[in-house]
Amino acid sequence: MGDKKILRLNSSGRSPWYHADGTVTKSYVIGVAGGSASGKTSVAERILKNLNVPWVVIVSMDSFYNVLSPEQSKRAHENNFNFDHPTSFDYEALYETIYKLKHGKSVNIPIYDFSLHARSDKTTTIYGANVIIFEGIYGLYDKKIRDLMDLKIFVDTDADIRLARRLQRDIAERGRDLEGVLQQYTRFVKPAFDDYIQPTVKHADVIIPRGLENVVAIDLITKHIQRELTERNLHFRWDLANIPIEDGIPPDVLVLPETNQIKGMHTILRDKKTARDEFVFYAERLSTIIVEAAFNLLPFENTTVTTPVNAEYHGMVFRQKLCGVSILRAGGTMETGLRRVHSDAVIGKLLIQTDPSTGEPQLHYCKLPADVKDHQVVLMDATIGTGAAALMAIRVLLDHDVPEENIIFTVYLAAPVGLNVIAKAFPRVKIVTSMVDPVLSKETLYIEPGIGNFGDRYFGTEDE
Ligand SMILES: Nc1ncnc2c1ncn2[C@@H]1O[C@H](COP(=O)(O)OP(=O)(O)O)[C@@H](O)[C@H]1O
Ligand SMILES: O=c1ccn([C@@H]2O[C@H](COP(=O)(O)O)[C@@H](O)[C@H]2O)c(=O)[nH]1
Repeated sequence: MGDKKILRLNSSGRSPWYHADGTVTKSYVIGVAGGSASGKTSVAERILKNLNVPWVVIVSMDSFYNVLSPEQSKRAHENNFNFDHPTSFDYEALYETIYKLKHGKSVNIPIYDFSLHARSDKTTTIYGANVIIFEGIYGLYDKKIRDLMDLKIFVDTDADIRLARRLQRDIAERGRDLEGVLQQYTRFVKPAFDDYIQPTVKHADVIIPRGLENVVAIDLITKHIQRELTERNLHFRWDLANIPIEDGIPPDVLVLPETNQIKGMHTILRDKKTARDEFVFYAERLSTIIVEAAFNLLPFENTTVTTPVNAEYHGMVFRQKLCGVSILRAGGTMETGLRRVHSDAVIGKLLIQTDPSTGEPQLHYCKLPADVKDHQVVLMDATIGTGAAALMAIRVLLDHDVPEENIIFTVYLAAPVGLNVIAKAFPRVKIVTSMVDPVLSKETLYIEPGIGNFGDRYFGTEDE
């Protein structure tokens, strides 16, 4: 009870938030400050609703209250602890969180429970916000945090209205009684507002008198943000044709030797007459070989074991954590191969689809293990054509702090253009493919001679 929910809107896919060279576009950060119950959260929610863009988030400063000692906690339950003094917050943690979010990183945010005066043991993970609204009574207090903001707002609501709303809210939602709220208000809330919070108004770019009721101010702010977002080109249009790239295969790409076996499997997989069960069998056989080759690039350690005849054998062992990440759907076809090679790999998923109206890849879903950064990652897809989906998938892993050199990208088939796009943006990512086809059609963006829609052929969802 009494915890503020972190609002996220991810209603549609996320367009690229990075440039073709792999570097990220910084998110737009809005700070909203004002007295308690002035309407900060309500204004923030309304701005996001009016903006109507996906992948936005509201982060509340409440999540960053300092952790209380047992003695402080006892006082808090007696309404005798000063939560309104500027020293009540952990500004370092706050700065780090907003900084990481602004730079596209994934963060874990504590959830605060006002009825317990403590962080709950749950956190919420936020990843991928194009617009971040950060709200709190001291939202504009800390200079380092202010410097991360693109727009600073102060919500200025009369003291009597704030008190009336606070009474109603704290009794209804935060487990308080009338006497307690009034005691806390006169002892701490009002003096802190007058002494510390009100003076931060001088840092605001915009002051909103009356909060949510001020439709005109909210409308002007929304339009300003929309203009800024357009200028920053957040709706990044994918245009690989403009990137100068070489035709050859980058030196660090591992292409499997063209043995009769590999060629034979490709012959079956590329033949449009191949039936589905045969397609699945050979896809899984080939994926096993590709993942085996990828495994050769992983860091193994020396080890010694004793054989059944009590002799020593000096061998090698892979001791690190391994995570397979499949780019859905087609990347899922490699999971069987991965499990055959390393049965206890954890599996993450990314759903990346092409927006038919813009031709851009869009991120729709991302599920990775919380500690993915500690894993060697085998990123799996069926093909690399333009490299657009691959670039997005690698960017997602880097945003989750996976080191670039710990990523191996595995595919059945690639076109030189895509290989070069990836190598240029992320030169330390290793790529393993079983074959390279020379042509990527400029009209259809299909690889030629190609292999068709691998996902549809594998999962049996081809059109008649
Ligand atoms: N313009 C308004 N009219 C009526 N109630 C409002 C208005 N703005 C906010 N409230 C209510 O007042 C309370 C405090 O608002 P909130 O936005 O949570 O303030 P803050 O985030 O500044 O503490 C909430 O219960 C909210 O629903
Ligand atoms: O444990 C707590 C923590 C904070 N408070 C009060 O909350 C407000 C800040 O939240 P708003 O949503 O901005 O009103 C602050 O004035 C503290 O007094 C609390 O009572 N208990």
